[in-house]
Amino acid sequence: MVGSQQTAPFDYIIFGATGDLTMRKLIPGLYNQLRIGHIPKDARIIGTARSHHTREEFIELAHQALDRFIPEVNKDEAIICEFLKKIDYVVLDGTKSDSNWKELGSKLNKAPDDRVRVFYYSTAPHLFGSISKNLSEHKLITKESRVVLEKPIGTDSASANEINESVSRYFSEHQIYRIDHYLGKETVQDITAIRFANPFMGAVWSHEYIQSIQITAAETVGVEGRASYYDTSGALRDMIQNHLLQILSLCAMEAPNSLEADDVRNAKVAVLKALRPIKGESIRNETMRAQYTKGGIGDQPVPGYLEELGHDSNTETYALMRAYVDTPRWKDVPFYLRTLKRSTVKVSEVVVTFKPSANGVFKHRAGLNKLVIRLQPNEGLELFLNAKDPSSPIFSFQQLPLSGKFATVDGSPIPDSYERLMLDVVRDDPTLFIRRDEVEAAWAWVEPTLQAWAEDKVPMEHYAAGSRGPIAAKTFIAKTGDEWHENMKL
Ligand SMILES: NC(=O)C1=CN([C@@H]2O[C@H](COP(=O)(O)OP(=O)(O)OC[C@H]3O[C@@H](n4cnc5c(N)ncnc54)[C@H](OP(=O)(O)O)[C@@H]3O)[C@@H](O)[C@H]2O)C=CC1
Ligand SMILES: O=C1O[C@H](COP(=O)(O)O)[C@@H](O)[C@H](O)[C@H]1O
Repeated sequence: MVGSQQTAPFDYIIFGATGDLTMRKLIPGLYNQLRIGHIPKDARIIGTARSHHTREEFIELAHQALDRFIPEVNKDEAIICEFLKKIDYVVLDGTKSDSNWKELGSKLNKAPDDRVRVFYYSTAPHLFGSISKNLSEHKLITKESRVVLEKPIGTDSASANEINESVSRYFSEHQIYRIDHYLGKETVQDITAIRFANPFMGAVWSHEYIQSIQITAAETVGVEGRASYYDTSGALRDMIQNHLLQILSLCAMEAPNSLEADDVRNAKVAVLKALRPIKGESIRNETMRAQYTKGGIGDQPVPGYLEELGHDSNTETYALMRAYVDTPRWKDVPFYLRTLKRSTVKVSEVVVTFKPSANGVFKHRAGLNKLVIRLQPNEGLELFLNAKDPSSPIFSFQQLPLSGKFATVDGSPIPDSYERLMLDVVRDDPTLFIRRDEVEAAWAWVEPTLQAWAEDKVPMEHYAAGSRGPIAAKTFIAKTGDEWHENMKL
């Protein structure tokens, strides 16, 4: 099948090709894009890492990754075979100038100069600068080259700036693609669709009608094999600084002039810059952090975070912030940003709670209207409206959910976020990637909280693995007149 959205021919060069992300997301993502006809026949994928593998051995690793990580329904032996033929491997230490760059160069230079080259840095961010320098010294960066930077872009403003500087010495900003895989989730883009393609939604999308917005990313998993990274990061850096602030930006941005990359990114960065600073004494009131203790998920007992780590730690696995966007549209509307590991259920969602009706017609109080945009899993939306309880002769109310699923028109599975983003890079479309000023604005906003937490100025709460988070979170949200959305089953 040749899809109408097939890209131009390209070479995808993955640094960190033997790593977890490449095997779980990048290789399966590229396979699926080939399967649906978006990848042209002569595209090539060149993996690089320090580990010694022959091309055949690396292809075998990629084959195993496909076996493990693509859904059965998407497996097609002929296409798998075609995909594996596109793969090559070069043993290379990206940080060493005298490593095997010549071999990489001779493979790349077999293609014409104007062929799209994507360098995907799926390695630790402190390597980004030296890999870029080596690519430049070995004259491998062409006009049609792009570079993809994996998260985390730094651990604070200073380190983010350092990473950005070290890459931008060799690539210009329009060639740099900073990944936030949440932006690649098809359902995250539904926030834009719901807001701007439905005039009635646009009409009520402001402080005049909206009481608050809850943005939650809850996971049942713990830190898995990534404890050494996670323990130096924590939930605020890992999820709020990037993914949840991006979602907030999409919920709060003014209508962009168009869906062109810079129009959308200008609108988002304006939100990040309008976030009311949380600093000084307000950090204790406006933020909460917690760690999970032992508990259970389903019928599985789960150890506490410290037991999993095997040592003491001051790292939060739960983070909650109350944010305000100081623009006329969002006057005093709280946005609750919440994320946790070892939750009772996995769910990412946006819950918009509307203000009560002010018309005074009914004696009985009606519930608050809510719009729930469920990003994952069970992707879809629910709108809770008040309706008359038919068993009662008077106007007493029940909440009626109107719901729909975000299903694909042809019934195929919703594509994984990485695969769409990987080909957006080839298409030279940075709309769903983060611009440097966005990264910097996001760090600037979270930094005082990070510092206060590091100095223990906010107490560490606790919650049992398999629960909804710390009990104190109920009081936290009640202070601004809200309660957690119950249907979330958190
Ligand atoms: N895994 C995940 O789910 C996610 C990962 N990320 C980010 O993606 C990046 C990669 O993560 P992940 O795959 O988990 O990490 P891994 O530790 O699993 O993989 C790291 C990769 O980098 C290679 N590598 C290390 N040093 C060098 C070097 N000097 N030159 C060339 N290659 C090198 C390693 O291979 P070798 O040792 O053979 O050189 C390996 O292939 C990180 O920035 C991470 O934060 C972001 C979100 C989720
Ligand atoms: O970036 C990250 O995201 C994942 C959660 O992603 P999701 O698509 O499964 O919601 C999180 O587990 C990880 O810690 C974090 O680094």
